[in-house]
Amino acid sequence: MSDSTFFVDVIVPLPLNATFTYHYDGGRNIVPGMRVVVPFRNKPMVAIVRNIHHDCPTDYKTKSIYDILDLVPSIQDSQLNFWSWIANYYQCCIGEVMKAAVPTSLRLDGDALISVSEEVEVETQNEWSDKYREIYYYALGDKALKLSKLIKEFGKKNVYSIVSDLVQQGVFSFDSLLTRNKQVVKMVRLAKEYQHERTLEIIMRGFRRSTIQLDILSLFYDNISRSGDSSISFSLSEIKAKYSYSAIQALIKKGVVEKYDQSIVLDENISSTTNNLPILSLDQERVYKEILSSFFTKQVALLHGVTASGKTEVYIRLIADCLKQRKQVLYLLPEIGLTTQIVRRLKSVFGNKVGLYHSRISDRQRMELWNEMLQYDPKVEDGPCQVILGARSSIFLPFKHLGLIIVDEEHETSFKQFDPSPRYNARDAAIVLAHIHQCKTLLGSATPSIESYHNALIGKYALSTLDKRFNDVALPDIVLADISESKRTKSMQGSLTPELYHEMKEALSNNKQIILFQNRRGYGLWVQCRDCQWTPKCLHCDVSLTHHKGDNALVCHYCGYKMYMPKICPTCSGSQIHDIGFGTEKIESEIAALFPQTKLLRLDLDTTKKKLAFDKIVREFENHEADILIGTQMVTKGLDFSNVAVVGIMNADALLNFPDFRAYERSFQLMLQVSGRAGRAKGGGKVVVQTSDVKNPLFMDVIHSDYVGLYRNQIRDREQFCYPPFYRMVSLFVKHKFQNYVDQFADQLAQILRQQFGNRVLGPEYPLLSRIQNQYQKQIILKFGPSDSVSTSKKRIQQIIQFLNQNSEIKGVTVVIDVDPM
Ligand SMILES: Nc1ncnc2c1ncn2[C@@H]1O[C@H](COP(=O)(O)OP(=O)(O)OP(=O)(O)O)[C@@H](O)[C@H]1O
Ligand SMILES: [Zn+2]
Repeated sequence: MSDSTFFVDVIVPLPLNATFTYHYDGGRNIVPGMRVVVPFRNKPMVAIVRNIHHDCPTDYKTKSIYDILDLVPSIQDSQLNFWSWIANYYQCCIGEVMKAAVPTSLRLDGDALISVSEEVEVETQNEWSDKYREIYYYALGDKALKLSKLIKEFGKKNVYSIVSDLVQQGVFSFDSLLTRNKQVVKMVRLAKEYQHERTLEIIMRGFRRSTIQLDILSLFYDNISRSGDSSISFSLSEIKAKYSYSAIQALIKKGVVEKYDQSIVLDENISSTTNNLPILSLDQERVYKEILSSFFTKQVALLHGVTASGKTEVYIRLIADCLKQRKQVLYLLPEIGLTTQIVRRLKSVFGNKVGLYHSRISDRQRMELWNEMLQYDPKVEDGPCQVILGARSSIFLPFKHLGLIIVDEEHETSFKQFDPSPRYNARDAAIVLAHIHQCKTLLGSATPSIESYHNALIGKYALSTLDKRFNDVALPDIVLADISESKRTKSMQGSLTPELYHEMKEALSNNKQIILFQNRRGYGLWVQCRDCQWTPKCLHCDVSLTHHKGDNALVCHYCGYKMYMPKICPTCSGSQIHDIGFGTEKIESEIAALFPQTKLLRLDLDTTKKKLAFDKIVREFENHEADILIGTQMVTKGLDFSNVAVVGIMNADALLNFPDFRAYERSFQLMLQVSGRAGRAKGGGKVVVQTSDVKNPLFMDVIHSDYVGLYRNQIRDREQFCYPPFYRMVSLFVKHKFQNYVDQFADQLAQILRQQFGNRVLGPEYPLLSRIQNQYQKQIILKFGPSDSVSTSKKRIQQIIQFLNQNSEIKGVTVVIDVDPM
């Protein structure tokens, strides 16, 4: 090796707890954050440079880097530091963080499906080298192509840089056809100068012999004469399928027809920039000023504002301030669904300065935003990199001049990623990210998490409160309806108590809208044979299957296992298999029967599987195209409908009976959030909470919308029973497909942990679900108090797991670590 040899430590996107060292003497410039191709376990793969040095490893012989893909780093230093923090805090591998953080189009994942997303004109192809052309044509001919196959075919040397280049140009993409086609549709229309019957007639005469081309033109002609719309367009794929690709291609070449992209992403069609900042109410103005001045002394502020108090307007004001200083803002939301309405509100003020980032936009769009952010210089230009609105993964974007992070609905548990690793909480990680960028974090909620509120009360965070709705609109009137009593007096209408039924009738007669909340989707909760009580269960998980009547199927909500709804009971041959309990689907059919004149919409996982379905349902309900919206948790958060007068919580008991120390907190949050959808614009909202447990003290806090009351009760329990925020938790899941392996291993693990940590160790116990997807699992929980060093303890836990994995006679057991479990 010569003097010009460098050693390069890289991160590979695998669950491995180390960086790996390679050498390089190719003379090109390498800096941390660049993507390089390295041989790893005899396969080439894209890795990220972490470190460059001259220390030759002594214990093994390094291999050489194959290729460098970047001229400038794709990952910034600040991001690498952030990755390290996540890996360390959440006890995962930095490679897992890399995998979660970087879009596939940049990682060039060898196992991801790659496809040609844009056919390239011959002229452009002529400028390519032979290798480019070969790879391109190979990809055109293979519908299920993986990068790894291209490597086998073309050798590892150049493939990566060529594919990387083609991906950057948009020729190749890693999006499934499904997602891509849903984003933009290739359309064809007549070129401007031919958009006229007369002109078209003339040119059609010149087409006598090429009949297919003539057929296509006739299609336009007929449509124009029928509809009079000369700018009529058709989707390219439709034309290709009906006629021929070469014919339409020829017409495009002749300039008669033109091709264009039509975006069907609703968000992009939003008319942009009005630049009118909201005029804040006095209360909002006060809070805005409080927050600004608190940022002089505090890193984090919590805005506790009741539902419809106009927290969003306060955020908008703070965002505007940041933009004035040419700084970026990250606006985090717990769920993609919520971005629908917020993005419209943000775009109406900030126009195309707003960028969207979440798992439902295509990988290519993610890469494009990433690249744009890397090159972005906020000092000189405007662009979609200034306000990023996104779900939790947007904390991984390459921010350059971050000025503020807003975490809206900060109490939401969906900020926490559970599977796969990294099991991070985006709210908590955001605070660290802000620290790295030396900027501030604003948390907002109508029902803050106990942890955040506690931090505010002890002075760690600043606290600002909006205790009235905007415009002095009254908070909704929340009443309880006793299901047991109504059942006893036989006055239930299906699953509606007379109270709820009455309120609904009245609302409908006043032309108002209604939201019904049920926390389970599907038809019934499960089915049972009347004769022998047989209940079908999932083959792979320890749960009963849920009936989905629309599909005539029984479905496992944990692994997706599906079977037909049997007509006859397989154990006793009885024919009376019936539904127990009710899910959203059953409520929908009941309500349709009770209120036959009304139009219903259902919002749950089943109705929103398609990409834009959520937006569509929300829009339809906003436009009052339906009177009643029935849904799961999806209807509870953040949505802003002005005409909703009544909210019904179908069964509050199902929420309360959850065996978790956060059950009360969550039930309260959920009930108050869903209640908050009622009477937002004019007041007079009514919320009916149906329960069989009217005496439950939690309902007193709910009825009075008394967050502080709830907090006081909860914080006492938390302290007494050693839960967060006083204690920190680490949860371990021991998993294997044999139950006795899990039992034995978990016992051994708990025993060693107890030697080390004593009574901080709880369990092992079977969690609520003892088997998921053929894996049995047992849980061990560790609790660390104020005087414990959590970071050393976490390291110790890792060592113990490693030790046991190596020394136990039981092999093949997985132990999943979840830090700060939710
Ligand atoms: N200063 C203002 N000027 C005009 N309209 C406002 C103002 N403040 C709030 N509103 C309107 O009041 C409604 C409720 O505000 P917003 O959605 O921001 O409340 P929120 O506090 O975020 O509620 P939630 O916690 O329920 O999401 C919105 O339709 C918003 O446009
Ligand atoms: Zn299952």
